[in-house]
Amino acid sequence: MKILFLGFGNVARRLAAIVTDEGWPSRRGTFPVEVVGLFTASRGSLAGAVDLARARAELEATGRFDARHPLRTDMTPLEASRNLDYDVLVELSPLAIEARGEPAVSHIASALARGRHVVTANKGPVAFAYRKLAALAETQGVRFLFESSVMDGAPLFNMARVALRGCRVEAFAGILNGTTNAILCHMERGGSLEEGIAAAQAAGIAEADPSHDVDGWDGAAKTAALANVLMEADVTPFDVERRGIGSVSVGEVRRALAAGRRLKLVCRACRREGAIQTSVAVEEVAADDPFSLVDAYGAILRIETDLMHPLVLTQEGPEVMDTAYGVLNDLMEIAGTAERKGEEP
Ligand SMILES: NC(=O)C1=CN([C@@H]2O[C@H](COP(=O)(O)OP(=O)(O)OC[C@H]3O[C@@H](n4cnc5c(N)ncnc54)[C@H](OP(=O)(O)O)[C@@H]3O)[C@@H](O)[C@H]2O)C=CC1
Ligand SMILES: N[C@@H](CC=O)C(=O)O
Repeated sequence: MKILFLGFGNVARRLAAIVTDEGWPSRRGTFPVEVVGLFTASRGSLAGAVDLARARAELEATGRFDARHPLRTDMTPLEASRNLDYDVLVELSPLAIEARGEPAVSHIASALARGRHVVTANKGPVAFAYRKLAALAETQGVRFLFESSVMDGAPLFNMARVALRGCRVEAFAGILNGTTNAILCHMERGGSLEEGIAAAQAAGIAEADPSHDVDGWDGAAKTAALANVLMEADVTPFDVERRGIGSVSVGEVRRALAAGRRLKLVCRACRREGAIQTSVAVEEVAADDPFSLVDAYGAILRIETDLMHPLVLTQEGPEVMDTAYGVLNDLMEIAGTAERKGEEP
């Protein structure tokens, strides 16, 4: 499988660590990986037959690709998506709110328009342009997969696609932003918002711009992405009613805790009178509510459908590895589909 990476940060480098590990070829469902390009915004980019393990080591050691690296290129990511020879675009650039998911949306669209598969963990394109990108993928007969964009690789979209066929999702509620959940837990212990942000940055979980976590934009993007994919909505993060945790004080968090309750940032969507209403807001959760058990970077999603009783998917303490695995699972899905059709990926 020839892969073009757009973005080589926390998630991409963890994925690189998995597929270059000596145990990789013996794992079930594996496939040979060839990397034809690695693009970053400010640390240099490579095009050609990239040695993934060496590229990762170089970036981790020096923070950039050496200007004399033989594969260094001045090509832009858009030019790469249009011109390089690859099977799958792995798009792992940061969430862009003000730019409405761009430039990732254009990079993905250009790959799909060329008949190339796309895998992303970036929720921006799903939140801002799901209908357009899914339609393009369908027309071109390729896959647009994004399992890691919500709940860090937990099999959420896979579950909905495979195991909820024919059900209509009527509503969902979830704790979907790990950074704010960990910050609220830290504040329960008397810590500050700033310390919580620093810890999430050190763990590689915070967004490149952590105000996107704190102000609820990441939650709004995940809410829009889920509503678009699971409920056939056509909303963007700007349509989601949103209140982040920026104005929540340690006193408020601790008062709730003393009363046996916890403050949580909850993402919601529901069908009401033909429309889909979406919100992200801080809620007080009772001690016997499963949402109250979600600690640190954990997540939970409760889905209501018309044919099944509510389902609850929980995830304990995901790390960047979980997100990298979700991307890998999408790649395996593409490799498996190609194998079943007797084609190269
Ligand atoms: N980290 C996590 O736990 C999770 C992350 N995600 C999502 O996955 C994506 C990647 O996350 P993560 O790896 O942590 O992010 P990082 O911020 O660590 O890395 C982002 C990478 O994208 C590069 N980049 C920025 N702009 C562009 C561009 N226009 N074209 C090509 N590359 C670009 C950056 O380059 P440079 O370093 O030069 O700026 C960097 O290499 C994000 O969308 C995030 O929301 C989803 C679930 C969990
Ligand atoms: N910043 C996000 C990372 C995953 O999407 C979070 O904190 O959940």
